[in-house]
Amino acid sequence: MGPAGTGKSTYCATMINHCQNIGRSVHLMNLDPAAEKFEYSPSIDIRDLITLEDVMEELQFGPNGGLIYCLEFLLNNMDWLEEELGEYEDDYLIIDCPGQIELYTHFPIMRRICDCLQRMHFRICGVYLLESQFIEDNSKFFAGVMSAMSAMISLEIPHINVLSKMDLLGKVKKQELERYFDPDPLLLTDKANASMSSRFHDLNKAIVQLIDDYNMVSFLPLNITDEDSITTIMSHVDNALQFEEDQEPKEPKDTFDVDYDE
Ligand SMILES: Nc1nc2c(ncn2[C@@H]2O[C@H](COP(=O)(O)OP(=O)(O)OP(=O)(O)O)[C@@H](O)[C@H]2O)c(=O)[nH]1
Ligand SMILES: [Mg+2]
Repeated sequence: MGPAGTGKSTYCATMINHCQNIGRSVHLMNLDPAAEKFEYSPSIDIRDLITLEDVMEELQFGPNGGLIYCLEFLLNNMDWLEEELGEYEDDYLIIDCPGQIELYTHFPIMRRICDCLQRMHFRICGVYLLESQFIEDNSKFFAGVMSAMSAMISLEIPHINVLSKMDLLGKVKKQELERYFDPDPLLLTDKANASMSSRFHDLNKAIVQLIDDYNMVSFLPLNITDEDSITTIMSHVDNALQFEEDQEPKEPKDTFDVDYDE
């Protein structure tokens, strides 16, 4: 999850590529009816049910209303999703979601999809991406964290925040950003207060307190060109899903059949 253009589809492709390199079976599920192309083709794809292009053309919706229409259409046809998911009930799925915050806060769309997955006994971990470049500015950081928090609260699933596009930052910026990985709430309040009128100081303090109470201040950096960064994020997700614990020990495969009658 995450705002438009934040790198959600790139995250999915990066993780799938990583899984393929380490021999883990993985499938992509696409929930974005406006998606145009994918590096890996999705095993489950909302566009097989409905596409934004058709809705805009046939019902004269704009792009945002059209997206909501598509996802409401999915909600009214959840048996389609359940049937598609049935084939993958023991698998690791990476779900590419649309970015519009309305889908998490104003309408219970993503919540209902999570409920459906949980009913089918899938374990879910939310991964929320924020672009590292936008976090130079404290007010953008607050806005980003608040949107991540509203997604977390509305979905009620284990949640991880990721700072995307770390490869685009220079060395100095990277060091500067490090303090955002696990920042001191007091420092954040002071920084925000320094750049805003005193009218907002109490509000800044309350927001930082709220963010801190929900344990939302920590971020994992994602540099898609750095294998260690990818592995770290994957192991946090595995931990949230208790993935390793759930793996059945694998039987060694027989290399030939023995015919006992002979
Ligand atoms: N250098 C670099 N570019 C990235 C990274 N992640 C995404 N991009 C670029 O940013 C643009 C948007 O990336 P997407 O992965 O399509 O973002 P998205 O969140 O799926 O976008 P929407 O589905 O449109 O909301 C593309 O041009 C990507 O190539 C990254 O980690 N590093
Ligand atoms: Mg995308």
